[in-house]
Amino acid sequence: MASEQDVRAQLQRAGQEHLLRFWDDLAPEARAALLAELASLEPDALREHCQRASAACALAPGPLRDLEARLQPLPPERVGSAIRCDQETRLRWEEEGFRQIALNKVAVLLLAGGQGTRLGVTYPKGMYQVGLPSQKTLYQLQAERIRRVEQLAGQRLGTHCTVPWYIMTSEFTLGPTIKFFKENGFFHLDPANVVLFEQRMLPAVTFEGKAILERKDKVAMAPDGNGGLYCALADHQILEDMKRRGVEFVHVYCVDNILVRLADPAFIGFCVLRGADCGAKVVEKAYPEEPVGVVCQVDGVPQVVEYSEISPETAGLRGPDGGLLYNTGNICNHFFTRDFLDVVTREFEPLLKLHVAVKKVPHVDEEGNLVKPLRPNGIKMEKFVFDVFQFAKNFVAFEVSREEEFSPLKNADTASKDNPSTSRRALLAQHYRWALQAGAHFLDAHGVQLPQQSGLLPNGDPPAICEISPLVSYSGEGLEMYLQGRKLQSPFILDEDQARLLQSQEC
Ligand SMILES: CC(=O)N[C@H]1[C@@H](OP(=O)(O)OP(=O)(O)OC[C@H]2O[C@@H](n3ccc(=O)[nH]c3=O)[C@H](O)[C@@H]2O)O[C@H](CO)[C@@H](O)[C@@H]1O
Repeated sequence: MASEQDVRAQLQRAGQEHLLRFWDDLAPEARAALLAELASLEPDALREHCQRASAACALAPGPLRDLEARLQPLPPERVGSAIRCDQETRLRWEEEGFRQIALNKVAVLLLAGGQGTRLGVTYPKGMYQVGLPSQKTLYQLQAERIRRVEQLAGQRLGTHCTVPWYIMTSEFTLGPTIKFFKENGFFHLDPANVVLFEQRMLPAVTFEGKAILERKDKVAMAPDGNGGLYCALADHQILEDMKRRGVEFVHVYCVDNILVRLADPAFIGFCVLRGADCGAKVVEKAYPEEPVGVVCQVDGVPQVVEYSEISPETAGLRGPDGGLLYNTGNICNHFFTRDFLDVVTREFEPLLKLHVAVKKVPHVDEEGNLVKPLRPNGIKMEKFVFDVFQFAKNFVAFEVSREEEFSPLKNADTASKDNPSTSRRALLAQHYRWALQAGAHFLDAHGVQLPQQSGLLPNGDPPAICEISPLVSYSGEGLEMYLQGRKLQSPFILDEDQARLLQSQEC
């Protein structure tokens, strides 16, 4: 292990000697831990990182300058739509997607290294449960959708297939995520097909370019953004693992969308049939300030302009039809070929932009007391997963229905939007719609049949509570055999046992 003298000399060169200022107060184990941490932060890289962070932060924050003149909506030929296409086209995409899944060529990759600060929980967001009747967590819903899509693909093509689940975690989320999966028996997935790996961390830096001490013996570190994916893929030989399994197409998605369709056959099929190397699912933006990135072109090249980097004026521009000009909202669901990921990790990763996030970073003061700042005091640098779109040879976007596919859990219930209640309602409203479409009727608490209408109550709740297990239906398919003509008492949970029971009963 490096000696204190060596590390001190290195830190001096990097202008970061203050990181050892509590050395004399530390016990031997704490000293060893700090030395190990500091030695892993190479001095030249640390100096460069700190200088880069404070320089980037000194530039005016917020909307990127000159952006408006360089921005254009995506050309229509790059966009497919699951909403505006005919039935035959949609079926063709789905068929192709199922075919690739059945051939074991599709994997899903979850970005789960974020800290969930806005939601206000100390554990990984995937472990959150939004209060569904079944009490399922986001991770469980996702695991069950994987099992169901494997089953559907297998049935169609008469194979037994696997959709491996890659999960990118960070120092904050790896331990609790593994523990949670083990405690839950990997939700009946084969653990060999669930691959967890860890993204890198970067030091948080003051506005003056000094790395921050979170404790006397620990540097404040933060995950390097969801674009840390590309380094992490290389660090852990994940693409080699995919190659061994024969995976060619990867659906990358973020953890917090309760409606996410893992390995969505329509999306996969659309991208594959278009010969795309890179794709993004989008929904129509709900309102100009909605915190979603905009998938568009900058200087003629496909990119996402993040909500924090677009001016309110540009976000509010209207097109000839009166709709938002930049209306293609990024829902952090991406398609990549393994070949594209391979080129990105080998060639383009170093070119990815570092974005500045100004945050409240807990730290120790000069006396060594812990301070929880009330105002932002530090800079975290992050890469964004979508910043590789510019390197794609054939980028496509795929528009889907917000109601069916997007309800993100970002905030605590104290916020009015994108919170646990809105997520729960979105899922229950969807399942209520599916049940009605399958021919079910709902009874109220007194056994009186509710009017046959799918409108939601003023608070956004569906008129009856119905939760359908992903193991029974992935996207609303196959429900008639259980629900056609049934009178169901709310609340109603259609899980595998209930499905078997209904199938064995006359209606
Ligand atoms: C950079 C990015 O993709 N932004 C998108 C993200 O914004 P948003 O700002 O909501 O992004 P989040 O911070 O929620 O991160 C998105 C995903 O990346 C993961 N994560 C984040 C940081 C990190 O270091 N490691 C990591 O794995 C999170 O766990 C999460 O699954 O979702 C929105 C839709 O909901 C999109 O409109 C935004 O364009």
